Amino acid sequence: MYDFPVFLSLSDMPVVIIGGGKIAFRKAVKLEPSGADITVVAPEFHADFEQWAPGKKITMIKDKARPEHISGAFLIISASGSREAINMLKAHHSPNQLINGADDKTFGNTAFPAVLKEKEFHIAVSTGGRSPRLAKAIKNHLYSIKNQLRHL
Ligand SMILES: C[C@@]1(CC(=O)O)C2=NC(=C\c3[nH]c(c(CCC(=O)O)c3CC(=O)O)Cc3[nH]c(c(CC(=O)O)c3CCC(=O)O)/C=C3\N/C(=C\2)[C@@H](CCC(=O)O)[C@]3(C)CC(=O)O)/[C@H]1CCC(=O)O
Ligand SMILES: NC(=O)c1ccc[n+]([C@@H]2O[C@H](COP(=O)([O-])OP(=O)(O)OC[C@H]3O[C@@H](n4cnc5c(N)ncnc54)[C@H](O)[C@@H]3O)[C@@H](O)[C@H]2O)c1
Repeated sequence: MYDFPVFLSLSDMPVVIIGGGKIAFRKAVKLEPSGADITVVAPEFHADFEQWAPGKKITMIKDKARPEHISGAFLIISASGSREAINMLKAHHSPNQLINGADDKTFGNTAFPAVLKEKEFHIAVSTGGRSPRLAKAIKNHLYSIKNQLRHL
C-alpha cells in the first residue's frame, strides 16, 4: 500500500475534507499553502477551524458528508472517524479520485507523509501506513541533522 511517492501541484484543484475535528484541521493547515480549493464538510467544527478559515480559500459546509459533496473532488480526505461517512465515501467515490484515509487506512489510495520543507529541498517520509509515529521520528531526526549538509 502507498508504494509510489509523488509530489503534487494542487493549485486551484478541488479538495474535500470530511470531518471538522483536530485531524481534519491538521490536514487543512497542511493543504492550504498549496492553493487548493478546499471544502470542509462536517456537522460540527472544532473552534480552531472557525478562527483560522475566514479570509482563506476554504469553504465550510455544516452538514453530514453526502455524495454531492465529493462528486467533483480531485482529492478527498476522510478524517471524521464516522462509519456513516466512511461508508458513504466507499459507496460513492469514483475509482479515479485520490482518497486519503486519515481515519481508516484500510480504505484509500493516498497517505500524507511526514514532511520536512526547506528552501532548497522537500523531504517526505512514509512508512506505507505502518507507523506514522516512526515517519514523524525520522522527519525530526532529519531536521536535527540538516545543518550538517549545508556545505553540499
Ligand atoms: C505522518 C503524518 C502526516 C499527517 O498526518 O499529515 C501521518 N500521521 C501522523 C501522525 C499520527 N497519526 C496517528 C497518530 C497517533 C497515534 C500514534 O502516536 O501512533 C500520530 C502521532 C501524532 O499525531 O503526533 C494515528 C493515525 N494515523 C493514521 C490513522 C488511521 C489508521 O491507521 O487507520 C491513525 C489512527 C489510529 C487509531 O486511532 O487507531 C493514518 C495515517 N497517518 C498518516 C500520516 C498516513 C500514513 C503515513 C505513513 O505512511 O507513515 C495515514 C495512513 C493516512 C493519513 O493520515 O494520511 C503525521 C505525522 C506528521 C508530522 O508530525 O510530521
Ligand atoms: N491520520 C492521522 O494522522 C490520525 C491521527 C490521530 C487520529 N486519527 C483518526 O482520525 C479520526 C478523526 O479524529 P479527530 O480527533 O479529528 O476526531 P473528532 O471527534 O475531533 O472530529 C470528528 C469530526 O467529524 C465530524 N463528523 C462526524 N460525523 C460526520 C459525518 N457523517 N460527515 C462529516 N463529518 C462528520 C464531526 O462533526 C467532527 O467535526 C479518528 O478516526 C482518529 O482515530 C488520525
